[in-house]
Amino acid sequence: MLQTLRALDTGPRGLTEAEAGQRLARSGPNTLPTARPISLPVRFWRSLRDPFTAVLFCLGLVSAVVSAWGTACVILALVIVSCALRAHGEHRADRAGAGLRELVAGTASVRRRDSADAEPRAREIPVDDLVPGDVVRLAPGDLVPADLRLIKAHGLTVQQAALTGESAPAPKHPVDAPAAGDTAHLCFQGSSVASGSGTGVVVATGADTRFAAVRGTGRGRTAERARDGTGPAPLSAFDRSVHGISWTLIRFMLITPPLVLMANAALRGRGLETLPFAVAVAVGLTPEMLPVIVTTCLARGAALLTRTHGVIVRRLPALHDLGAVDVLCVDKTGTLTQDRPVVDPDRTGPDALHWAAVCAWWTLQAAELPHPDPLDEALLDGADLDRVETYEPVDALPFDPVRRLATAVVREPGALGTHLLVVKGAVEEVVERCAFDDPAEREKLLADAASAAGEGVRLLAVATARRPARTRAYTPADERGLTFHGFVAFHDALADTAHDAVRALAGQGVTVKVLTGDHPATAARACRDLGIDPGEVAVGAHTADLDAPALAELASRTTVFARCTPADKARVVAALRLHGHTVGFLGDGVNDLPALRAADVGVCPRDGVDVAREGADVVLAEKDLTAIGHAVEAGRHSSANIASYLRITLSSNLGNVIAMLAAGLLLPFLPMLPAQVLVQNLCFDGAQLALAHDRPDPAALRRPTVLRPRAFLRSITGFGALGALADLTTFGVLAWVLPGTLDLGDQDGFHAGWFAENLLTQALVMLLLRTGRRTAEGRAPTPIRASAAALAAVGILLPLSPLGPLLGMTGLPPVYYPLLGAVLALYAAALVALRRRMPQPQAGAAQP
Ligand SMILES: Nc1ncnc2c1ncn2[C@@H]1O[C@H](COP(=O)(O)OP(=O)(O)OP(=O)(O)O)[C@@H](O)[C@H]1O
Ligand SMILES: [Mg+2]
Repeated sequence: MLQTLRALDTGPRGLTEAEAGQRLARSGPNTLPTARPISLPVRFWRSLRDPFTAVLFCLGLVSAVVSAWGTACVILALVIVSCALRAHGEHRADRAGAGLRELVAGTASVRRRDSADAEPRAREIPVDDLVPGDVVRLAPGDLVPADLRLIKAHGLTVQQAALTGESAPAPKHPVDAPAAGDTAHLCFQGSSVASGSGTGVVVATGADTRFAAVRGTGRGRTAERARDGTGPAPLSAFDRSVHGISWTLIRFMLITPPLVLMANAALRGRGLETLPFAVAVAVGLTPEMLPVIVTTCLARGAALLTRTHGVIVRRLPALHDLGAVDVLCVDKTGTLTQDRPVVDPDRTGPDALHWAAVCAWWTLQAAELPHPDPLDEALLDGADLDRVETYEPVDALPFDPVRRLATAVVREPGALGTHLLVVKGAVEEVVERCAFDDPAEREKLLADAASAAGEGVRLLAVATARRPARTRAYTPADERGLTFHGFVAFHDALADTAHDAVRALAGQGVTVKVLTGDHPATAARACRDLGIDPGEVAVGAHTADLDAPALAELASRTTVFARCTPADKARVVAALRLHGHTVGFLGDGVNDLPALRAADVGVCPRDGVDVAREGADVVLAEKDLTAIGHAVEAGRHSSANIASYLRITLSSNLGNVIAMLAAGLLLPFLPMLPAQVLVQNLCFDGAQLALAHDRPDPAALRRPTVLRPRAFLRSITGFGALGALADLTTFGVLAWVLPGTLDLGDQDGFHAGWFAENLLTQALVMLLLRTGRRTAEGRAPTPIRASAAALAAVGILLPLSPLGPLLGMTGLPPVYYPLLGAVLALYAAALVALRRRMPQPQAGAAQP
């Protein structure tokens, strides 16, 4: 150990500020290289990996191979525009997010001296400023800020799943001469403190840490995701549906060109010259703006949430998941309650209070914890500290949420040969370790505790034991044969906004469940006070014995799980997901970390511990629980707009493609030239960007957003068929106003007529198929109306403009326009009628 300290040119008293400054200049800031912002070109490059973009790219290549340069260029332009828009959107969202992340970033607690002979002081510094040689203190809930070698530890366990993949916290303690490969004396950056405390010296920072090293490899990437909380977690309900729909489409896109080629070859005797057309038709089917719309909707929603409700979305897709959440699990303390407990003197014996305070104070001193937790703070506030301080510290086993116990070992004044163990913790745990003359006593105490807990107080039990003094360290095995001293009761008021928040969530179709470490009766009482019917309370330990389906069943009918360990909470969340629910978890403590990670969306209040905030997808920056309801609504808002976009695009594209294939076989020439197909596609895409600004129907915001691919595909097939019918009717009209069409007549006129009709129907579809709410005057929001109008104008005017001939179009006989108007009116009426009959696919009830 001394060697390590010497090699780092430091000591247990820490560095001086001046030394730290020099080292920082030499070693650089303690940030991971990959934590730096991603540049715009890199983002652009990454967005090329989207499956739609990849397929478009391939189609572009095929066009280039057969020298259809025009087609290839337009496809390339589509790809570039789509990727650039997306990269730009993500970049902006990220920059906005970076500022917010700073706001909730953690600090490290270091021991430094102002000068060489000054006393060391504990200071909180930004994690970036740590240097090798710094002496750092760790407390429960801290993120390990750099690679450390332990000098001291008390009951320290560290969650290092991000590095090793093992999910159980690993015990850590100083080792003088570690064996090769032994890591029990090392704490690595990227892990977090699950219980206990420790002091360590920084051995590596920034890019030199082990975490940075494994991030380069495959395992590292998993580690990075695990740390981000984006985990190897499966996709959320909404993303899964969008992916399902995307892949169905991609399959269609891939089979379309060969089908078109074969049909044209068989029926019209055309060869490879139809390839560019076939490719254009496939491109016409793609919703290539999907990634852009998704990014824009999410980024807009997130920015608005931050501005209006102080909700920070740390991982953009989590906003969708929030919209789909139908079960929200919450922990109790600090979430539903204020976590400002005060000792209730009527239900607390003076003896019990004294011993509980002795335990709290001397655990704090012996384990060098930087600050007490709220329960300990309340004990110290309520007790006579002068009396408490007369003892001397020997050892401590700090509170551990799995054991639910804390033990201080002290020496009583004057009692040289004996040590006194002072144990406090959850009633069941303490009582179980006490010795009673009459076994019935134990049952009676448990019953007393249950009835007190039923009044809504939180309870601790306190016990002591005298042991002969010894030098060997104390372990949990020593907490046996204790003498019971009584209970300490605490009041912890409900959070001001908890009631409103719970009611709002119920109105939104979100079921609230409580997963707590507290006593079943305390938990049930808190629920009742909040207007939630607790029903039959389940106990956490019970969950470990059930197989997955049984647990899933229990979890969906139970509202309160009490006495949960961190692992129990995660297990319940996982079981609910298995049962088909989309699960959010709201928690603020170290004991909530596994559940925050297991949930579809982890939410943490701003004053949660560092590691909970870091593991959460969404952080509530203000002390207002109703913000969750608003966040859920924002998620649904953005999901509804995306669903709206998909429905409009796909219905319209499908109709066009069917009509084009049919017309292609009836006509002796191509119904649209490849360039025309692509230009109309580009115009439609541009117009649809406005859909990100839509305001969805209130009905879509009342239930969790679930996009059911089957129902969805069925509805777009219906709308698509109707669109194809309109196109083919226009075909008939054109055949009538332009005689000779069916045998190589006025091709340019035909193209112009169809081009106009296509854009006009698309404008109609945009207005009529959006799910959105109308404004007070009964109209769509302005951006949508404006883009639909622009689209219609382009459709009518482009063929008449100088660009028309360049794209192979000419003017049309005036009689065409009124006829087209009539077709469009019929089409609009049919669309509205069909829409009334179709169920709303994305605003359905929660999944079974
Ligand atoms: N500092 C402490 N010392 C001793 N026992 C404690 C301490 N803090 C909590 N306990 C006991 O352990 C139990 C579980 O605590 P834990 O922190 O895991 O959950 P909680 O904070 O009560 O509930 P929640 O999970 O809803 O936040 C508590 O009910 C209490 O009985
Ligand atoms: Mg808690």
